[in-house]
Amino acid sequence: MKKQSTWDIIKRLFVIGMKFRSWFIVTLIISIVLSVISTYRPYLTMQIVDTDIIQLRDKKLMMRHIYILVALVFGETILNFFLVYFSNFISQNVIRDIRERLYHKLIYFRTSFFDKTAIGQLVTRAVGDVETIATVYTDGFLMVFGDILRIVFVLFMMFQVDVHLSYISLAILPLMLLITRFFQKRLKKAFGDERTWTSNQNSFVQERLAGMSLVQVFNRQKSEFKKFDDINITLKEALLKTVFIFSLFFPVVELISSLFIGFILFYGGFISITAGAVIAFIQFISMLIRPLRQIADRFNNIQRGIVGAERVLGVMDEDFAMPNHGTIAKSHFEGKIEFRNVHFAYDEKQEVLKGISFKVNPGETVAIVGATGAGKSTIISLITRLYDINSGKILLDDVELKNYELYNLRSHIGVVLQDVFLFHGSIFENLSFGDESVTLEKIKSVAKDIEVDHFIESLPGGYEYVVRERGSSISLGQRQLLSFLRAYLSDPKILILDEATSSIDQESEKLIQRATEKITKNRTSIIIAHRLSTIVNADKIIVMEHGKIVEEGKHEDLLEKGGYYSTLYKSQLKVGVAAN
Ligand SMILES: Nc1ncnc2c1ncn2[C@@H]1O[C@H](COP(=O)(O)OP(=O)(O)OP(=O)(O)O)[C@@H](O)[C@H]1O
Repeated sequence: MKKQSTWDIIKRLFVIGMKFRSWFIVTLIISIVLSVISTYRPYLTMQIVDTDIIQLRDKKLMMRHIYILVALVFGETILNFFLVYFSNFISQNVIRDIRERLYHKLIYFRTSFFDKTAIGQLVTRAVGDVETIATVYTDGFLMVFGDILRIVFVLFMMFQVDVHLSYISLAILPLMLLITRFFQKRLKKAFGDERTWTSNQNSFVQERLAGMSLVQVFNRQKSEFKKFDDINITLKEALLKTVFIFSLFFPVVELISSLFIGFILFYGGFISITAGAVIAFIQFISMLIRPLRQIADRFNNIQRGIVGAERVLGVMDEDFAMPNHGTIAKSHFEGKIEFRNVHFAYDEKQEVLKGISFKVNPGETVAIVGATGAGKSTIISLITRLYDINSGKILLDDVELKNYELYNLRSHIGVVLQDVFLFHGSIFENLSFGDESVTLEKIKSVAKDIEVDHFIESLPGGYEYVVRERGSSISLGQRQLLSFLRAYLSDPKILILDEATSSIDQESEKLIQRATEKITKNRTSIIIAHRLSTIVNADKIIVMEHGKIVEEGKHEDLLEKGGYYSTLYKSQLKVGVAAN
């Protein structure tokens, strides 16, 4: 991630905020009017005391001025409401915009990014960090501008009242700036640590909650709790560090302001000024100190927002999207697939596919078998271009994959992944998966086609049955059947089935087998098979070992050959017989 300076981040946030410039201008005008009103008030008070009461003893004039004063106070209250509301309105709109951009960016990131990044960390970025950016707008630009404006106006009015005292008051400005700067630097680091550990904790909790059954079955509650507690303690320490700096900052500022007011009053006593001027000056001093302290306080909040923004903008700056330079977009594919000496590695350390070559003719069903970790699922990820190959060629209808427009290419490929993922939502929502052209009627008829209608209708609510997160409320076999249906619905020209490794009950197994036969008909199909019984009829079987193809042929031929496949088949047969 490229390091950005605080100033760069502020500039970028300002540019993003400019999308709502008309609201900015309205809020700015309110802020200016407020500054004028609030600084005029002490001046008017001085006039009431010195002129109306002491000098002229004019009650009528005094009452008129008091009415104006009351009107000003009410006006200030109303304007303050709008100032806070509008600046929050802007900030909420801006962060909605940032959230949208971030999520949009993320959903186009390539799979390898998610391999390397902890999901909890991304959740912290997308939710927590974005939230803190809001403070840059609520406490930020407009408020700081308002505060500065108020300081300028207060100083101006002070000089109208008493030049001597005004000069003395000026000394508070550099002092406050120095203190703010001192704390600001320390706070930036503390906020950074705080966010890092929050994100670590989110990742940890997210992962453990997802894998809770594993933790419980292995009785690892104690050790997992210990790990959690370690992170928790570090997070607490990071948080306390920020609290410490804050707790020190406020009393120091308070102390300086009180000493200053005391000094100003003491000094004021030695030079002759009117009673009204003293009253006005006391108000001016607190009016000067409040925005100064608020600026310091706001800077702290802005600092937090900037740390959040640095992380969010960092992710947004990454260009992790899969390159999509292909221009060929087809409405129909023949479905011929060819791998030519394909080499691929997820990372530099280990080559997973070591020169794979094979062909699948249109309409054929090809099965890939082999030991676990041989590289079978990787082949699927390459056909769907979740990853790009290191060398060699993958051709679809004799054209290299990368020459096709990526999303057009994927729209012709249906995939049933090994680890079936269902989202929290109804069965209907999971099956249509955002495709508005998929109606309930269509789903029902397709489900009937591959004989999964009975199982869905037997669920409480049928197609409206709500699947819990990750599909945990329905069985593995049922999840696979739904996944079959999901792939079949899009009527893809190429179908890829990655069989789940875990065994399922015989009833589901039969259903899956029948469904497989139906959905592979008339389309190019690649089946990554773990149960060899499902692929005896395949047009071709590719046998893989350690990232290489070691055998290739029909079931009978491979059995006759008596090589790796026949050993694998016979051993599975034995297990099957034993199980029965
Ligand atoms: N996202 C990934 N990042 C890094 N390495 C990976 C990733 N996915 C798989 N691998 C590695 O690549 C190799 C091949 O994995 P692959 O999933 O293709 O095997 P497989 O033959 O499908 O295995 P199985 O039958 O268990 O599903 C394995 O060594 C695995 O550890």
